Amino acid sequence: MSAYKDEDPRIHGIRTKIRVVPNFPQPGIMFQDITTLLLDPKAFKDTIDLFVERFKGKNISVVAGIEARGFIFGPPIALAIGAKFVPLRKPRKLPGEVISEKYTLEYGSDCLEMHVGAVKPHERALVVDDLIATGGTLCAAMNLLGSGAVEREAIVRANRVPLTRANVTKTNHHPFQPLPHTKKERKRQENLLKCHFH
Ligand SMILES: O=P(O)(O)OC[C@H]1O[C@H](OP(=O)(O)OP(=O)(O)O)[C@H](O)[C@@H]1O
Ligand SMILES: Nc1ncnc2[nH]cnc12
Repeated sequence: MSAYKDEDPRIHGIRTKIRVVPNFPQPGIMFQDITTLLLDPKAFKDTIDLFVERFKGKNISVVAGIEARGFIFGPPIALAIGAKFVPLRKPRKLPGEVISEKYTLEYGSDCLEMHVGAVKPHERALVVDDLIATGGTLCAAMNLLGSGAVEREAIVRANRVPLTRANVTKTNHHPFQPLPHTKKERKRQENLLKCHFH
């Protein structure tokens, strides 16, 4: 049963397939494991379909996937909305000229890189990853796309970590469109965005 009466029924199915592993990879972390979602073809397809329905026809020409789990959800969304796929990779994986962005994580720090020229000025990009925890990775992705002088468009999320004022603030003036969403969550998010942007 869906927790919200206005919620798309597919969202409940998706939620139940994400395994939560307490204290992994270290004490205090509630790890949201999407590998269990991938084992269920219907839930996996529903996840992709929800994102495609939301972003198709929105003039998005780039889907940027964040390594590693954005590489699972990003390509099927890109193909379905008719956009190119641009991998945002961990350091020293891309062979061409790159731009880099360092960031901090819930556990540790890391860096993302993108090939110079993969995204052209004025393209609209959708950033895809499996979840937002602190928002640090998303922020780095937005900065990479921004430094390529593209419009910053959106983020999707496929987990149940709540959107908090802290991670909205951390994403610093970037429009923020997570999924799954309900009317209640959308309202809360709009209010957070109003607080932050106006
Ligand atoms: O909001 P944040 O605090 O930045 O955390 C979210 C990021 O953390 C996870 O990736 P991780 O860095 O663990 O890499 P992996 O996908 O390669 O395991 C997740 O897939 C997001 O990319
Ligand atoms: N709580 C979490 N679950 C899964 N991956 C993560 N990456 C950072 N925080 C995470």
